[in-house]
Amino acid sequence: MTEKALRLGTRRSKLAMAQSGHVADAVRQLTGRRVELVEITTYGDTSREHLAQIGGTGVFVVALRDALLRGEVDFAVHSLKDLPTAHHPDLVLAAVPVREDPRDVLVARDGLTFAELPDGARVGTGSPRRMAQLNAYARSHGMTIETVPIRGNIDTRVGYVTKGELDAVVLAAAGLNRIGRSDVVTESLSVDTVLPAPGQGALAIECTAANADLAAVLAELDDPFTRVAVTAERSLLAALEAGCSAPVGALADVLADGQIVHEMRLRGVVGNPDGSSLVQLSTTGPVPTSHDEAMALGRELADEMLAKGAAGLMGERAL
Ligand SMILES: NCc1[nH]cc(CCC(=O)O)c1CC(=O)O
Repeated sequence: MTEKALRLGTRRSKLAMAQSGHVADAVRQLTGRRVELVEITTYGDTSREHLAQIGGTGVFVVALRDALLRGEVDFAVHSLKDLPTAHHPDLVLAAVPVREDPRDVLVARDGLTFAELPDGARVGTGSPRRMAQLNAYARSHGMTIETVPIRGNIDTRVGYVTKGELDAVVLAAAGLNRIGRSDVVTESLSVDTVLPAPGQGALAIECTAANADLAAVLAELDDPFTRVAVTAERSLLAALEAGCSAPVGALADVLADGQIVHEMRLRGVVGNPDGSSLVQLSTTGPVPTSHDEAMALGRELADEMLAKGAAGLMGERAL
């Protein structure tokens, strides 16, 4: 008996192909079935506008979801941080596999760390979240840097440094690791300095709600701890009514004593891009044992951040 191949919808970028390739391997192992990659071009890949200008939320995701909903592919892999927080009624987040390194990293000329950058250094990032935190760090350490909005795929962004146009760029560790380019990293930025985007480093495996059999199979790839952590982070983002291009960082981790896990800590930050003002708070509580508990943890922290003026720092809402 030969079963039909499962069709995995993927963006065409090197990063997306690497992520989808890993998931395809895992699904082949799990099911013994063939998995074929179906390449789909998204608006986020073709637009030259800055992400903040094209409205952020979902630009990388919409075309993949459309292909799923039209039945052209059976499942799709996204970077979780690109996935809108709103639940889609016809789709299920079938699995969130074990998370990669969630941190942001610096890729600087001459092996420099962030603190070693000279005054006036030009640091490339198109992310208001990264700008806010890098500028805040620079201010509080008596440094002056200039953040320069850039976008493009990972090779393009690293190219700004290797071609000498910028002193440094900031990227997600996970992306570089997945495409095998972690050699260019000159510093892994402490999450105390730059809190990553909600869900950064995690993947989302999505299929249609109608395909319950496939969803049940894909669920084997889910990591329950990563799932509750990113659920809390994304709940914070949603409760702040911010999108993936908003200046919001969030990270959930566990406070453990050896093997004994005591509590989950959720940290959040929101700031204005020039870093003159940041609201940074954290909360700890029992490790959530359900989706609803994880959502509650995120909402709780969002309420505290809003009470401290977070809404005023998010600036103009994206279109
Ligand atoms: N914004 C685009 C994007 N979406 C996911 C990643 C990296 C991988 C990840 O965070 O899971 C990146 C690149 C980056 O921010 O450097």
